[in-house]
Amino acid sequence: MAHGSGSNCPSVWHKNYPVAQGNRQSPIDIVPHQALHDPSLGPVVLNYDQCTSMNITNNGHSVVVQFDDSDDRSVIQGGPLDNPYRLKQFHFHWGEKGCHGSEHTVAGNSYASELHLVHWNAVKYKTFGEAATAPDGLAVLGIFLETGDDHRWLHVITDALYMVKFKVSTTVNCFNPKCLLPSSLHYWTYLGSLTTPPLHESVIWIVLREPIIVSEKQLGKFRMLLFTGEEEDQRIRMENNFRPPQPLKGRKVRSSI
Ligand SMILES: COc1ccc(C[C@H]2SC(=O)NC2=O)c(OC)c1
Ligand SMILES: [Zn+2]
Repeated sequence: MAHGSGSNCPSVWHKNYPVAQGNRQSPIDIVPHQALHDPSLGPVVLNYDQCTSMNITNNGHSVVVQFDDSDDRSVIQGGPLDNPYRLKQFHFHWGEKGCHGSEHTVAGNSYASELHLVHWNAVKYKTFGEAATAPDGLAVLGIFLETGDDHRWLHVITDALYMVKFKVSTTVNCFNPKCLLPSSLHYWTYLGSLTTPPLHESVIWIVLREPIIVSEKQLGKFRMLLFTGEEEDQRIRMENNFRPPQPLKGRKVRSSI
């Protein structure tokens, strides 16, 4: 859970963002046996072929890699989506040790971290900001990270983290997030929300069942990031930047499996 001072603690968000207690909040606990297998759900298709990554930023909540979303070069489509959604950014959530740190849980079990690839519906909406407030505006692909061997491509990100220890941004060369996908694209999908304020209920969630494996050493590099800026005298390590599971409120989770 995002601990720490005042506003970045999930349990008080509802005071400024009443939607925090809404009917389609994220994350949730995914219970595989209660998920509805829906044969009409086709495969998720990721066309990340063009490399359009621009910068990596410590935004004080997470570390975010942002993409040029001025055209449909990098899109996700298929699965529960009615049209292609444009890749805007990806970021991570993690804990302070062991296997806590993911936002979604599976049958009550959490993973060490969770990667979110954020896409927006540029067919129906003119801007990301507009899409972020629409019920079908965003599609976030969630990928669990489990500790084990080194992930050979995650190095490109973790080796750059020292440059964004404080709340700063730096450019990255072409980084194609396709290399962060597990071998199986089997997924669960449900209607949910942003997991940090403003918590808009605008996300079609697609959570992959298979985690990717990263080393403890690579994860440790996320934990040396700071929530605070260089000018601040307090140095607060960036960890536990995850929201706990929220009530399902009658929603159905469908599975492609
Ligand atoms: C339009 O305002 C926002 C605010 C927050 C986030 C980040 C949230 S949403 C998610 O999946 N994980 C997170 O930490 C955002 O993401 C695109 C967009
Ligand atoms: Zn996220």
